[in-house]
Amino acid sequence: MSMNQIAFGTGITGVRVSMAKPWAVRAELPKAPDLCADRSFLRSGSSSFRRRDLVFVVNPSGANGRTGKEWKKLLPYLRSRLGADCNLCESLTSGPSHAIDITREAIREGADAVIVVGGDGTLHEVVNGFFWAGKPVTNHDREVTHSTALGLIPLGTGSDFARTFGWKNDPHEAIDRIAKGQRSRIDVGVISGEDGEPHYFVNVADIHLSAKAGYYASRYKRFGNLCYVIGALKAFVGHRNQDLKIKVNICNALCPSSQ
Ligand SMILES: Nc1ncnc2c1ncn2[C@@H]1O[C@H](COP(=O)(O)OP(=O)(O)OP(=O)(O)O)[C@@H](O)[C@H]1O
Repeated sequence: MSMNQIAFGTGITGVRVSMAKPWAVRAELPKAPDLCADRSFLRSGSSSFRRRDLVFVVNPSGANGRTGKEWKKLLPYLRSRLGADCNLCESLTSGPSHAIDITREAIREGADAVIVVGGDGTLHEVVNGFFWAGKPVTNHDREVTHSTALGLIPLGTGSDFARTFGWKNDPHEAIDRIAKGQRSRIDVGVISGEDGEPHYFVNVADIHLSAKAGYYASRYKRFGNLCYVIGALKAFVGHRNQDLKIKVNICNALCPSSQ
């Protein structure tokens, strides 16, 4: 395991971006009418006022379907708080891992922020979308100096990361934070399995008992937060402690800039 560090501004990372062309994401469900409208002015770069280009990665099936419903209700507030200064682009995920591809495409095409609308699973996929083949994804146009941030509107079942970060799971507060546009840097952990494939995480990485609890919980999301209690109980049944050998790259963990 090792650590990288990336910027968190309502979210994450330090990747250079610009808007080379109007950005579009293939979505399974129709886009809201005024999301992803004209962003062509971003191409010129000559204006002193530049609208921020925000891409919302929405998991409509999160929290047993509640995410999609809450997101629709949030749209008027989102437009009123951000519509004047930002171009708002919505992309609905069509299934597991889709958020990874959406994120990579958004960064390459120059989004100012990729904002997760969902729970920790979708957040995890978006974080992994900031990387490709062990390196941060970068914008096509290397001359532009602003970076893509990761944002979060927590609307999942557990949404543990938001609470860990000291935030209430209140989507309106999350939109207010995005409107302020403040950024901070957070650490990103990396785990490589036997296949050598890196897996990035920003919240926790579990092994053994708590990993099993999370695995079982995912089967009971229809019960809301109770799924984690059920998952923990199922994981305890028949659980046996095991000795594990863990290799930690201490230098990378302590000195992220050495990556
Ligand atoms: N359209 C979709 N249909 C089914 N599953 C999806 C879809 N889009 C994304 N997913 C998967 O759903 C998983 C869970 O989503 P998410 O984390 O947003 O909600 P949650 O599980 O309710 O919240 P939490 O993880 O905070 O408890 C994601 O890891 C992703 O792989």
